[in-house]
Amino acid sequence: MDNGGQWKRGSSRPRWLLSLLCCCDDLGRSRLLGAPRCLRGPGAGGQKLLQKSRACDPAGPTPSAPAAPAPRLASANHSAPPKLGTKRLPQALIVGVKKGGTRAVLEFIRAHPDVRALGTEPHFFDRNYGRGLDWYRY
Ligand SMILES: Nc1ncnc2c1ncn2[C@@H]1O[C@H](COP(=O)(O)OS(=O)(=O)O)[C@@H](OP(=O)(O)O)[C@H]1O
Repeated sequence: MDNGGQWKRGSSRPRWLLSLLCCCDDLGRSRLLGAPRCLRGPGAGGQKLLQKSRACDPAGPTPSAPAAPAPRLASANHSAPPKLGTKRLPQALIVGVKKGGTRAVLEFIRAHPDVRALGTEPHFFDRNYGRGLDWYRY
């Protein structure tokens, strides 16, 4: 199931990209883009894309003065963080045309610690709808 925090279902390259992620606050809007910050990190996915992002603060956080933790995002239908192993439907979708840059959007948002996202598009609505919502939950 888990591959460094990414879920993979199949390996085919889709014509339409549909990626899933959790990123909404109580108002149904993302707070991920509010405060600019350096997105580079050793474990971050989309390293190539992130390298094109804005330059990091050269000084950066020091071990004696760690950066403030990212704000916890409260979800609209859950008052507490999900238990490990809990499967639920996605709270947000990224929909876009092929070569529209949706992968870049996903990789930037995925860098947030409160976001859990699929590694590949599940194609639920166009190919796997018949599998039902239990299959769609992740
Ligand atoms: N910000 C920005 N500006 C310009 N171009 C950008 C940007 N972000 C992504 N890209 C380019 O978009 C291409 C990937 O788009 P997708 O993620 O939709 O690709 S895919 O359809 O899922 O394969 C891919 O282009 P190619 O390298 O030509 O494939 C990316 O380089």
